This record gives sequence, structure tokens and C-alpha cells, in this order.
Amino acid sequence: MLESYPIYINGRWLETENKLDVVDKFSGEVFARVSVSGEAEVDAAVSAALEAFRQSPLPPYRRYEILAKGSALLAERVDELALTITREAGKVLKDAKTEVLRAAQVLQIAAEEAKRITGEMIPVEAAPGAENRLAYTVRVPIGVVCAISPFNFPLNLACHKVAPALAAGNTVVFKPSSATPISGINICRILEEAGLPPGYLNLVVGGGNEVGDLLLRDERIAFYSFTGSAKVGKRIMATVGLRKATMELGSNSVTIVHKDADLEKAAAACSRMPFVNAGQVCISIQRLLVHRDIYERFTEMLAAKTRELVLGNPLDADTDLGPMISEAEAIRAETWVKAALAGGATLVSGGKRRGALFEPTILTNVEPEMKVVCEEVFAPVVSVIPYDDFDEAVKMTNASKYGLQAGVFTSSIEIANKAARELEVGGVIVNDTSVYRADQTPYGGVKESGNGREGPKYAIQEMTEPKLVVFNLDVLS
Ligand SMILES: NC(=O)C1=CN([C@@H]2O[C@H](COP(=O)(O)OP(=O)(O)OC[C@H]3O[C@@H](n4cnc5c(N)ncnc54)[C@H](O)[C@@H]3O)[C@@H](O)[C@H]2O)C=CC1
Ligand SMILES: O=C(O)[C@H](O)CS(=O)(=O)O
Repeated sequence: MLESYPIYINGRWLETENKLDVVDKFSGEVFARVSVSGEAEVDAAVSAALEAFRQSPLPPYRRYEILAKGSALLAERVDELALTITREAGKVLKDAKTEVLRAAQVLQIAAEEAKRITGEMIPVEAAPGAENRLAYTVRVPIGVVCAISPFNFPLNLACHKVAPALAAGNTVVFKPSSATPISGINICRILEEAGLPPGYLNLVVGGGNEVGDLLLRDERIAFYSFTGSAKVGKRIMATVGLRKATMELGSNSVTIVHKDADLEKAAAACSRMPFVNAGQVCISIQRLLVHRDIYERFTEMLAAKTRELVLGNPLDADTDLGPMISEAEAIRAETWVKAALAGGATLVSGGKRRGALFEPTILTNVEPEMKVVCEEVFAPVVSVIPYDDFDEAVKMTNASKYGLQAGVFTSSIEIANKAARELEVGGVIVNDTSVYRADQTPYGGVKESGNGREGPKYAIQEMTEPKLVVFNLDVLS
């Protein structure tokens, strides 16, 4: 008997006629069925969120208590929540556990931020004629937030949207990826158990073109918090008009290894990070730029370490990377690698596919116009590219249409500073890879990597409006 999961609207768990199968991404077995939302359910979810927002805003201390309790519940249930992530997303169990613990952190940080939302004093009296005025801003919640999340971090990226939205005093309609809906359902269950009253968080499930589109067209929604592909991000921006949105989109991130770097440390990090979650991480190292003086040696070190990685069942303790989200996605990655090889690239390791399992793959002799270089590969594939001087590495990084994060390994403060100043990305990580992220940091990109920032403190800024208040003290006195 398959486990059946309902949707969640106005504090009620609802079964619908239409069901979605959830597949174990390693075995291919259908292990659960989830109710799909139609037009009526989307309408009811938005109505419930709007009603809760207008009728009974939660005071900050209650938001704190609920999110902090939610954080504790996540941490207590790490094993069961991680198992769900492994089954529905194919992520190796040890990384799935890390994801759950990070999600607990996100809720805790958001809880703390709920108590610190402030406006500012405005020195209006500095303007001639305004000597007897007093002005300040208060940050007010924006209204109903629509959270739309991708498959690759189904719990943590959902928490990065839902937790700051609630912390800011908003209410939420949440649509998880259809490939990984159960982690989204789990976060609703946990927040309900933590004391979140009906209507504040509502969950709808369904395809992007159906349920997603209904959400985009509902004018009662004030804000869209989206993580996913640039293609869908552009569509959202084109549809929502003047309403606000943050877009966390894709990338073909660079990590640079300069000639003065600690090569052992750089090789250890760069041999694992392009392959975490089978490369399905938006800040994954896709282009590894290596100074020509150390290029051959570094590529050999990288290849030797990469060959030690274990590809297989994500439930096994010694597996380093599991399946991609679907066989279709693995076939797409394989096609891109084959096209690069046909165009003159060299296969250093990997390259083979078995179903949705794709070997950790290193390419050299690639060209800028190859898809594995200029598009987001979102697969366990890294291209190692030589450069002669650091300016060239900066130029290659900035030639991308994306700009999410970049890493640079160097022992030179001058090079590190140049990277920090000149790389056109949302974050520069010195002596670590582009994949570094701590959940309290501002996180987001430039160019086609999106707009706005996540990280609870920064997401709360995005999801609140500064309302100006001016007192004319002449009249009051
Ligand atoms: N910058 C960041 O923080 C991150 C970005 N990503 C990006 O996400 C992508 C991979 O995730 P996917 O789930 O395949 O992305 P996707 O863009 O296909 O889907 C993301 C979400 O959007 C929904 N959606 C699809 N079409 C829609 C529409 N017309 N209207 C409204 N919603 C719609 C999907 O159902 C899903 O919930 C990659 O491009 C990756 O780089 C992933 C994680 C983090
Ligand atoms: O880069 C991504 O895909 C996500 O932002 C990963 S993480 O922040 O959850 O590590």
C-alpha cells in the first residue's frame, strides 16, 4: 500500500481526486502518491493566506516561538526527514542529513530575526522648513508570499522561503517541485505541530505550467520567492508585472586555482564539490580555471581524487553521489558531454551513464561555446580550463551570462582582493570553492542568476516594505 499525502489549506489536510506519483530516484519504484491541486484549491489556498494576513497578524514573539519550535522538531527528526529527501531527490543519505540540520538552522535564524525587524529614524529636520517634524520608517509585512521551490534541496530551500516570510509577518502559499513534494509537506506538518495557526502556511501541489501558472496570475499574491531555472524565472518576471519577486536562478559557476594556492587543499575541495548532489547544485563548480603553471599537475591530482568517488545507491554509507533527478536529465547531460567530445574536448575521467546514474566527469580542452561550458550543466560534469594571468581568469568568469558565486584559491592578498572587486557575481569565496554557503549569509546572484537575496535577514528585508511616518509637531503641540 502506497503512502498517500494530502495538500494543506487553511489548517486542513485535503485529499483530491487527481494524484501525483512520487518515485524513488534510485530504484525507480513509486513509493508515495500526493494529492494534486486544481483551480479551486489554489483559490482556497490564496484566500486562506489573505484572510489570515488581514484578520490576525501574529506578533513577533509568537513567530519566534513557532519557528524556534519548528527548528527543534526538524533537528529531532533528522533521520526520518533525511530518508525522505534521499528517496524523493536521490541525494546521498549523509548529505540529506546535512540538509535537514541546515534547514533547522534556517528556522532558528529566522526565528531570531523575527525579533529584530526595525525601521530607522529619518533626519527629516535636516531639511530647511522641516525643523519641527519627526520622521521614521517601520518595516511592514508585504502580504501573501508565494514560495516556489526546486527539487535539488527540497527541504532547505523551502525553509529559506517559508521561514523568513513567516518571520516577517507574512502568510504563505507554497508550491514545492512536483519531483520532490514530500519534504514540502513535511515542513508544513512540522510548523503546524509547532503551533502555526490555520491559514498562515498553505501548500498546493502540481505542475509549473498548471498550478504554478495559476499562482502567478493571482493578483492577491504580493510577492514571489522563486528558486529554479532562469527559464522559469524569466517567465515569472514577465507575468507578475509590478508585484515584487526574488529570483534565485542558475549558474555555471567558476572556481579559480591560482599558481600560488595550496594545491593539496584546493584539489581535495575541487574533486568533491563539482559532484555533490550529482552536480545538481546551482553553485556547483562547473568551470575550474587553473593557472597554466600548475595546470597539468593539478588536473592529475584532481582526476586521481575524483576516481575514488563512489557512485551508486544513495542509502549506502560509502556512496558519494547518487542518481540525477531523472534518467531524462542524465541523458541530457550525456548528450552535452558527447557533443563536447565530438567538438574536440578530452575526457579525463567519467563520462558514462547507467540509467539516472552519471559518472563524475572531468573534461579538458573545452571551448567557450560548448554547452558544458556556457550553459548551466546541472550534472556531475566539470571542465578544467587553463589561464595565463589572473586578468584572463576574471575575464572568463565574467564572460558568463550567469553570476551567482565564485571561488578563488590563492595565497596572495592582492589576487584575493582583485577577485573580490572584479568578479561579477553575488558572492566571492576566498580559499574555498563557489559551493560554500552558510545559511545566514546574503545569497543570490547577478545577471541571469537572478535578483534579490536570501538568507533569513536579507529575505525579510525583501519581504517587508519600509513605511514612512512623518509627524508635523507644529500641529501636535
Ligand atoms: N540560485 C539558487 O539559489 C538555486 C537555483 N537553482 C536552480 O534550479 C534549477 C533546477 O531546479 P528545477 O526544479 O529543475 O527548476 P525549474 O525551474 O524547472 O522548477 C522550479 C520550480 O518552478 C516551478 N515551475 C515550473 N514552471 C513554472 C511556471 N510556469 N510557473 C510557476 N512555477 C513554475 C516548478 O514546478 C518547480 O516548483 C537549476 O537551474 C538551478 O540552478 C536550484 C537551487 C538553488
Ligand atoms: O546552490 C543551490 O543549489 C542551493 O542554494 C544549495 S544550498 O544553499 O541549499 O546549499
